[in-house]
Amino acid sequence: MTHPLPQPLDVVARGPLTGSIAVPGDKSISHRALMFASLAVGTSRITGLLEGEDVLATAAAMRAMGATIERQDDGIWVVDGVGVGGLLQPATALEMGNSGTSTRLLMGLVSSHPITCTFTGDASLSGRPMGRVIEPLSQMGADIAASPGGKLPLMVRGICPAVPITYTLPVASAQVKSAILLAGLNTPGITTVIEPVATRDHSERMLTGFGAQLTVEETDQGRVISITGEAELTPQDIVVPGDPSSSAFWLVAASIVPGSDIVVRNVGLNPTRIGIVTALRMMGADITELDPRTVGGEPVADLRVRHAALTAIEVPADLAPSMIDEYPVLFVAAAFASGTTVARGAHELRVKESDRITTMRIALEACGVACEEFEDGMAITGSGGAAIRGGARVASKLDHRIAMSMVVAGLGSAEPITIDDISPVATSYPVFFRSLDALTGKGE
Ligand SMILES: O=C(O)C1=C[C@@H](OP(=O)(O)O)[C@@H](O)[C@H](O)C1
Ligand SMILES: C=C(OP(=O)(O)O)C(=O)O
Repeated sequence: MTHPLPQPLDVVARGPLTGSIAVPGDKSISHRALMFASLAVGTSRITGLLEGEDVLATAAAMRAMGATIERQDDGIWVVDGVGVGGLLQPATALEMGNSGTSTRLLMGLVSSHPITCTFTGDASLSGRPMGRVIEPLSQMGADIAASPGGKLPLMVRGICPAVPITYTLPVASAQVKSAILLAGLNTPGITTVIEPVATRDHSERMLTGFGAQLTVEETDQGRVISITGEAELTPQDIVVPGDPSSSAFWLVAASIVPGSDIVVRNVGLNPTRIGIVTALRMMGADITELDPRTVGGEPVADLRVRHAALTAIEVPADLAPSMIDEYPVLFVAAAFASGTTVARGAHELRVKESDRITTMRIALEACGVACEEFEDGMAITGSGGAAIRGGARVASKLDHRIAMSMVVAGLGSAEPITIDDISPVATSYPVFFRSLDALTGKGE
């Protein structure tokens, strides 16, 4: 999971994207499937699990805390859980790699168990704020010793019984919401999270599927989510739908490269995740949904995407929570649109795997795209559909979404773009380059 040497890559235009690929399992759902199955009593089976490094970090941590997790030859993951309250003291530190979701959700889980865990991560993760989960979990009684600034490495000393709380989220974050709900699983009484702005709801959907007593109420204050503690989870057979965040790279690539016409199969279309489809359609993207269906309790469809002339928009700030990981690739779409796209209200981008506003501004400017950085977003003046200049070396900053977004930019550049390190792509999309080859006629 550590990458001793950076892997640079030169990306050149490859012509139109054609054909069809299936997008791999959703990262958010994959993390949760492993965690909840590890807390059920009995055997769960997970089909379509994302086998990216972030999810494998979750699997390793759940094993270290007592769950039995195995991958069968047919690709199905089989999990024997320890039961809520049954997590064991791990023998060594939990190595979280690059994964914020693993770290924050597991900090929640550990907080209400009588165990002590040390969390470590790579240079990117060690720079990300954990105060947002330390605050509520400390209110529940966990004793958390963090590095300066509320960062990793940190140690969580859980408490049993923990104290149920009612907590209003100060930032729109599904990770903070989920950390509190997971702590609430083994806490007597009712733990309540109020989210003024709705964020991805996979925890709520899946905990309910595993048999937890969870209620969601829409109120004037926002969504009020309550979980009854000392829960018993029942093992499940889970099918993980494809990741809309991974599909976004193809939606943009096919939209900007003339002559493209592709089908991206198996795209999860949970309403809390599809801001990018809405934003691209506002820009004039040609995206049609084929064969809408339900997979694992989530709406799924295949998406046909054809090249289209994109027009700049003001990205509605209220789309931010439903497309928070897609801004880097949206900035690339904007670089090919006619006019100046303005995105604001996305301050959270500054605390992801990299500062995604500054990193993308520097990368796009190096490729000849005019950008203006704001505290909470960016303005990008596009090429009006023509190739951008490219011809630059850009830094991915240990950030998979930056690396993949700049690959997409390279597909529409006049001169090659060199990405200094594409190894982070393996955290969320290990078969990304295979799919790129398939869509550009190089065979899968
Ligand atoms: O709950 C999750 O699975 C995630 C929530 C989001 O983070 P925040 O909760 O920090 O917004 C998102 O950026 C991340 O990729 C996955
Ligand atoms: C922000 C992301 O993930 P995480 O917070 O889990 O590192 C992401 O995948 O874009």
